[in-house]
Amino acid sequence: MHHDPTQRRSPASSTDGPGHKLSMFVNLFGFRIQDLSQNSSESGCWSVRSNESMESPITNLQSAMEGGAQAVTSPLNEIYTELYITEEVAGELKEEHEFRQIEAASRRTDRPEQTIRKEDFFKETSFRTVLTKGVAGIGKTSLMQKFTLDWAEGKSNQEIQLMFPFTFRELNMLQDRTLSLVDLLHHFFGETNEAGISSFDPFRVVFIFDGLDECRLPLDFHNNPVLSEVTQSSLLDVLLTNLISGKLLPSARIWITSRPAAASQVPAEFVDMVTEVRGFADPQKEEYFRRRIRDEEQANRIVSHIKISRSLHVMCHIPVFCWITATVLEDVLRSKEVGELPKSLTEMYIHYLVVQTKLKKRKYDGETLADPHWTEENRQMIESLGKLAFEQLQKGNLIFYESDLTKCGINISAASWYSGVFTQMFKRETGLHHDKMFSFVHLSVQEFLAALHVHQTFISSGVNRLKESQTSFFSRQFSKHFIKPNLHHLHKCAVDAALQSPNGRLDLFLRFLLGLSLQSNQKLLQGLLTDAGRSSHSSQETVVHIHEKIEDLPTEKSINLFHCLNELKDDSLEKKVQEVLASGRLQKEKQSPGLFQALVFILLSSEEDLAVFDLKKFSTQEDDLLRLMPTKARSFKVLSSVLSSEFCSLRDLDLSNNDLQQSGLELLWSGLQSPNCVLETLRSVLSKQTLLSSVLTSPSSLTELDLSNNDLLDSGVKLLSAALESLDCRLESLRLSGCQVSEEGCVCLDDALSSNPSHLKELDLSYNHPGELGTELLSAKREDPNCKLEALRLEPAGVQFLRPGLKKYSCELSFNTNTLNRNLKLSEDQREVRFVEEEQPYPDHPDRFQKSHQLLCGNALSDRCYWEAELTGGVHVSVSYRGTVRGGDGNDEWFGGNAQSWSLYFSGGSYTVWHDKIGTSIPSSSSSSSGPRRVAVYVDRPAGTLSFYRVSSDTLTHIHTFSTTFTEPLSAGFGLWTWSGLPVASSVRLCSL
Ligand SMILES: Nc1ncnc2c1ncn2[C@@H]1O[C@H](COP(=O)(O)OP(=O)(O)OP(=O)(O)O)[C@@H](O)[C@H]1O
Repeated sequence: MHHDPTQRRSPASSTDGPGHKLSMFVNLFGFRIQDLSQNSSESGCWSVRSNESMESPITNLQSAMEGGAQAVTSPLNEIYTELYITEEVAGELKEEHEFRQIEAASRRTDRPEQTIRKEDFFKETSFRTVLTKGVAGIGKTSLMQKFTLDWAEGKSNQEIQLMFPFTFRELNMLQDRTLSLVDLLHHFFGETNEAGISSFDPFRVVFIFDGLDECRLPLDFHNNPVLSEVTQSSLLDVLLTNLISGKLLPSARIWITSRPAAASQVPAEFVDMVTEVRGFADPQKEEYFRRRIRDEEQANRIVSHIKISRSLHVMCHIPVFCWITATVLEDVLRSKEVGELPKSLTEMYIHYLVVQTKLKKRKYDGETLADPHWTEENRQMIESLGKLAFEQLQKGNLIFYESDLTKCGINISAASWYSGVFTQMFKRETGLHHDKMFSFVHLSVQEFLAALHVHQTFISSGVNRLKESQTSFFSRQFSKHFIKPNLHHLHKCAVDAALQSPNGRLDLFLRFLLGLSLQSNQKLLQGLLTDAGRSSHSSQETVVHIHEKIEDLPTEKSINLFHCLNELKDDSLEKKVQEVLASGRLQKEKQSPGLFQALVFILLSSEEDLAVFDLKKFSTQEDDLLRLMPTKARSFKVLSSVLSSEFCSLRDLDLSNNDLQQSGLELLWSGLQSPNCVLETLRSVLSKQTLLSSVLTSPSSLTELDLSNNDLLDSGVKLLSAALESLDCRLESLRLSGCQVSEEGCVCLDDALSSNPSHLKELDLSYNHPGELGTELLSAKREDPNCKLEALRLEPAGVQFLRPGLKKYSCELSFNTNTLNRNLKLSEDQREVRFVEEEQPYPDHPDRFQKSHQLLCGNALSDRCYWEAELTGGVHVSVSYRGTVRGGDGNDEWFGGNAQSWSLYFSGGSYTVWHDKIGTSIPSSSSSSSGPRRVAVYVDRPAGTLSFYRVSSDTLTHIHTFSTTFTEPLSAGFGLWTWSGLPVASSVRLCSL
């Protein structure tokens, strides 16, 4: 937002705190100018413009025009909230829509993101030109002002001696003028003239050019003639291109700000550093509201409201949107009958419009708040502004000059009047030559009014402004008089147009347009939106159209459609995702890309619903994850983006059954290292500990790490211990259960705890072999009052746990002959059981399975148990409570057919998992064959997991994991089936490990 240099401060701000600061400024200013006139290059000094018609911009700097509106000013130092700024490699300037960029930016994580403080923009002395990009209203101008103010107040960058802030908006006015750099500076910064400065080389100078997107000069870097003398006159365009490219005054530093789409106007070769203002991160959003809203109770209410409303929370990255939200919510909370607070974007903007109209009535019409807001005059004003907004939006114009307005049928005096009364929506500014420039206070306000115009035109006349050229006069008249226009046609057309727009220019417009069709929203605009009854509309058709579109789109593009569904208050897709997440049966839904899009969206924007994402439940390997993410990006890239997204509040991630490959790990770690990552707990399988130790020693939010069942060995523990020693490591809980740690590893951990005793509270080393020394050392640490360690698990322990993989949990199973069904027969060595047609003469026993061809194993399973078996034919491999259902008609007795058992059924190469009569088939990548198949079972009773694997040449391929709570002792069991189609008799052989 670029401010009017002629703006006068409001009386309030010159009498209170800021007024005092002003006089300090003037004194300081006088003193420094004196220094400057003595040509002391030693002293810090600045130059500011003192054109007669203008107040010192430093004065302006002290008061921030909130929302870019002239009527509302606040002391900049009080209101300014730190912005999140990133630094990127120069040359990465892209053309993309602004709002889409802010969302996409948060998902860009190929390399760790570098943040930069505003104070450090000019620290790197070899960088001459810095380009700062950022979407509309993200805070570029505020940043530039705060930077200048901090410098002027002596707080930072004191090595800079002269700072010349310009806006392209005002430079536009001089585009036909021929002048030298000295003329330009004397013109804008009269003090330099008074001080007689006509050479700038001796000084450390920074030129700031704010708002490149508003530049109407051609900036023809490649064809403009070379200009190297500061006193040489030329057209302003030539002067600027030479100054920026370093041919003129090469010693000067240049800072340019721009919206992203316009940033490429400066060729990459002339830019040394690109920074991007990304707006407020989550803590700053809250800070902003607390700074702005003094009443603590009101601030609390607003902050918690924002946190639970997804769209609002996401949009509050943009400071100007925070300002709109604060304005609206303060007003709503102030009114006597506080109903529901606005939750969607459309609701917020409707309220904003209403607040502004009420303000106008109070100020100009002297009417009370209880009066109806929509007089004929107001209606007409909004109508003309809407028309202007839409027509200029179509052309991509955000700033309008007199001629632009005339073309849209608004005469200049009306426009000036509008900007005078709707001061916080429509702005008029005067350049040096008294040329008038207009803009909406924010692009989103323009988009909202444009949507209002398109909606209203369609309702009242049946004209679809998005398709105007195709609508004949006859059909217009016809629809006007005879047909009730169906809003769905307009919406369909808008959805398609928004999707076709290459830079997402119509994204927000579409959100507003759809939102305006809701009855509840129209009610808020009663009196402005006339004749709503003429439309026939059910948003259902639009919802269906959007669902269809989501199915075919990449994530980037579908995100806006999810926001649209939010505006339409349709949560069907989201509910479905939540259901699937709750059931843990994502596999079944593999066919619908839309569902996965929704999942990604929810991950990205979830505030409360999804603090724990148990990926373990859903997928087995990277391949499955790839299917999960329809963007074709590698799945962990997406996961990494999710973790580093400012929108993601994921705190607990369980990847323990995912076979992370090296690349997946690297991406995941880069996500973990992002400053946005709030992940606290990670359970993971990993093979590359070095990466992990770098995560632990760099500041990250991780406080709990569960690496259980990784073959870390003592060497891995050594690396981890080195990381733990670092005081930057804030880990409180470390689980290394079953990691093949022996005495040596324990000694390293003991050393780490001696160096950094104040963080780790919980250490789980069960299922390892600490030996006597390890046990002694670590137990002593728990007793040590200087060490924070409270919980230490060393049991079970033993040398058998040093076996690699899950085999360390091997248990020797034996068949329980009392349970053996009479159609089953054991081999002589009692290690194999097979189905036989002929009933065997086993004695009666209450534990014997009568109907089902099943048997249980004798021993109760210990807490962690692993076994392997070779299966032939059709076999259920099961884990069940020992008192599992027996007898009856046999319908519930089979393993997986009741709530007390869980099983994997294998037959001819395919698998189905069963529990309580619900079966889920698991596609198998290997070809079907009638030969024996070796499977492994691992059960962790306390953790409530039961996993099945396929074993081939000693490698395990995960098939499925049940996650549940086991409440009783467990037994292994097998069920052997037979039917005519089965080529071989079913059998099971217990494997020795
Ligand atoms: N750091 C900040 N702290 C507090 N408020 C801010 C901050 N940055 C921006 N704002 C608010 O947002 C409004 C818009 O910000 P600003 O004018 O700096 O954005 P901009 O990026 O220059 O936008 P544009 O590209 O539209 O010119 C400000 O008027 C102010 O109300």
